[in-house]
Amino acid sequence: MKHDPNTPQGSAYRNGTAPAGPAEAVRPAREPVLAVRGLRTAVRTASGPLEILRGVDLDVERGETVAVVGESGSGKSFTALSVAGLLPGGAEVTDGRVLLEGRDLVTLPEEERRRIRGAEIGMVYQDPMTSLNPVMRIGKQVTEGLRAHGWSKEAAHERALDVLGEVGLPSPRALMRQYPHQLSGGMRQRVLIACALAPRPKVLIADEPTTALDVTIQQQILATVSRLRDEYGLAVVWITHDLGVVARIADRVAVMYAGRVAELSGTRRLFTAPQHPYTDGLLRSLPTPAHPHQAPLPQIGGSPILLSDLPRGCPFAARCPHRADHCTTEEPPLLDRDSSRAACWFPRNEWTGKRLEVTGRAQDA
Ligand SMILES: Nc1ncnc2c1ncn2[C@@H]1O[C@H](COP(=O)(O)OP(=O)(O)OP(=O)(O)O)[C@@H](O)[C@H]1O
Repeated sequence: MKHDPNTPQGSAYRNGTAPAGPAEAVRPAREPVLAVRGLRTAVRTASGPLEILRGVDLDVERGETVAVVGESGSGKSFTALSVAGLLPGGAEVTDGRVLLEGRDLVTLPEEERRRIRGAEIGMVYQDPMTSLNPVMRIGKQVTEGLRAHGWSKEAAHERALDVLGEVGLPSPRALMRQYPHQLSGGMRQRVLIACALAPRPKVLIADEPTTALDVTIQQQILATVSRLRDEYGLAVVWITHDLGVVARIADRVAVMYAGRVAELSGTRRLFTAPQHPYTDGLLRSLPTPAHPHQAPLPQIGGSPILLSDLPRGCPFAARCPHRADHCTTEEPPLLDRDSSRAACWFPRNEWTGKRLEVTGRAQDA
């Protein structure tokens, strides 16, 4: 959609209001490894197709981690599954592009798409027990995917030994002969990461992979993935509810709301100067070191949105403390906003400006 200079967003640009946070590039300077453009995915329901993703935009560069956050049902997993080509039955990509080093996976012939996705996009899920086959030895589970992609038995075996070591598992040779139930939860999760990384993919997509693990194990796994990202130049998409995890591993963050990216920003900037009121609400609902037991923590008002009953205009408007009439008539696109992108007609500088008028002092800037 073309940007209208008469919208409130346009006036912010004209006023030349400066960003409050550190300058971070909103987009990778180089060509992204993975570029998702206007991705739309719908599911079949009894009352017709229902759009779950309504135009997702996302880039990930080589050696970069982009965290995807947002409330339950915002479309984080559907984004991952659409990119990886692993959507459940009844769901399909209806529009947009998934560009892997410039090749559009949405329009490639099915066979080619499957080959590229299996070898070049690795995926790790939350629950290692349901993702691993309980009656198959670890070695077979790691080599299976490689064999399916044409690796010889010997080469797959060697690679499995290497990758189990790379993800920090001790005694890979002995481990290859073990079954999942013989391993701890953290080890099983590392095995899954090894399976995903075995074919040396360019992109790793991790959907809440450490949520079920205790904090120490979680931190070890985050450190391992960050090390592998740096060593191999992996492009990592990390889906999580946990803003602590985001702060620890992400270079940039995509905040999703109602099937779209509401804000895309460098991690430091997101935490210091969130542009979208939804992001601001998420951050305000976190305890801070200064007030760890602050009670009650501010909550985002209203109820999460129902995709089957989307209102006109911005989907966050009904819950937004800064909404104006314009917000309930037209949905804002994801617009470049200083060094972030935000789908908001009244991003940060607008509402901090408004508060200045009312209170006479800057509360947030
Ligand atoms: N078959 C279906 N019919 C109707 N709605 C569906 C169907 N499958 C998924 N959805 C809806 O799609 C939305 C997006 O789901 P998704 O799993 O991507 O969310 P999420 O952001 O990953 O949430 P969570 O953090 O809880 O995993 C949810 O609101 C879900 O209810």
